[in-house]
Amino acid sequence: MTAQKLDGKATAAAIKAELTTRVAALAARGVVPGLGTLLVGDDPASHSYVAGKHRDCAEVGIASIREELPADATQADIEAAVRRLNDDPACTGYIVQLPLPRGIDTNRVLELVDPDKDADGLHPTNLGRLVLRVNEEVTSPLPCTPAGIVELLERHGVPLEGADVVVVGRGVTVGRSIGLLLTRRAVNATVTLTHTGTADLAEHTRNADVVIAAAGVPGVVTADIVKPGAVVVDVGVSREIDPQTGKGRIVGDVHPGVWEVASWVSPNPGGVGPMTRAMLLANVVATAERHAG
Ligand SMILES: Nc1nc(=O)c2c([nH]1)NC[C@@H]1CN(c3ccc(C(=O)N[C@@H](CCC(=O)O)C(=O)O)cc3)C=[N+]21
Repeated sequence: MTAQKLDGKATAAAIKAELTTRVAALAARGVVPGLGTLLVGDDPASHSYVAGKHRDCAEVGIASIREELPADATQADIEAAVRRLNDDPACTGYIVQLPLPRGIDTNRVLELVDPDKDADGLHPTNLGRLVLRVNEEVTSPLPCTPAGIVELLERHGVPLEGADVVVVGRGVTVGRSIGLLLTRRAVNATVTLTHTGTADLAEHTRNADVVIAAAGVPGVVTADIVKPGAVVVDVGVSREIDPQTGKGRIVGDVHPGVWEVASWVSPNPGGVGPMTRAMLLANVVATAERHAG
């Protein structure tokens, strides 16, 4: 038995098609959503992610606004760029591409972002809104990767009501925030957050209906620690050189052997990554719709 694929690429394409319709409806009312990106330095991976985001925007009819700063930009330079994006009426939502160069106070930069333009859903105000809205619909921007994971599971019919979900990894962008989405009354999953201080990881994962692997440790989730028939989501993005081809490749947190045990697995690439990008667009469109009234 081989697991079925949680197809992030196809699901993201479907979401983008839906967003294209919503963007066209906004355009008919004279509203054009604009996504801004602030990119500092010359990390090739960051450049490639940002380029992907602008390609996505072009696809659905969202305008692009780019701010680029050199690797030696100061805290003040970066904060000035954030203020420009806050003040630019053409920019309805934007992201500060992470990581910022060493020596920059990232939290200070992120707190300067206008919460109503926070396309990443990572501003403390929006994370706080998510904490506070247990029972009602969340109308503020959601963190993109967690929102993308929930959307990926729901669109494949994975039952979450009453499910035992184990999250591996306590990073801010995924591990620490995804439980806030999964434990809302509308979803009703039970969530365990594991991390490097967890005494016995396998004891938790072996009982899980859903494992979300977001540790950034290649292959940490192996077949022997997954319950037969469980659903496994691979969030980790590590890069290594393929010894066969000598080229770089992405390695996830899920060991390939898991496909023989699980019922559903998200491939990596082609799983969570494209969903993250789709949810970024969804945040920008939803914000523009709210502003349009
Ligand atoms: N402010 C901020 N917001 C982010 O959302 C953010 C960030 N900073 N910094 C870096 C991480 C990483 N991230 C990814 C997005 C898409 C793919 C993606 O689409 N990946 C493709 C493969 C792309 C490739 O081959 O390189 C896939 O999984 O199929 C991956 C990773 C967003 N991040």
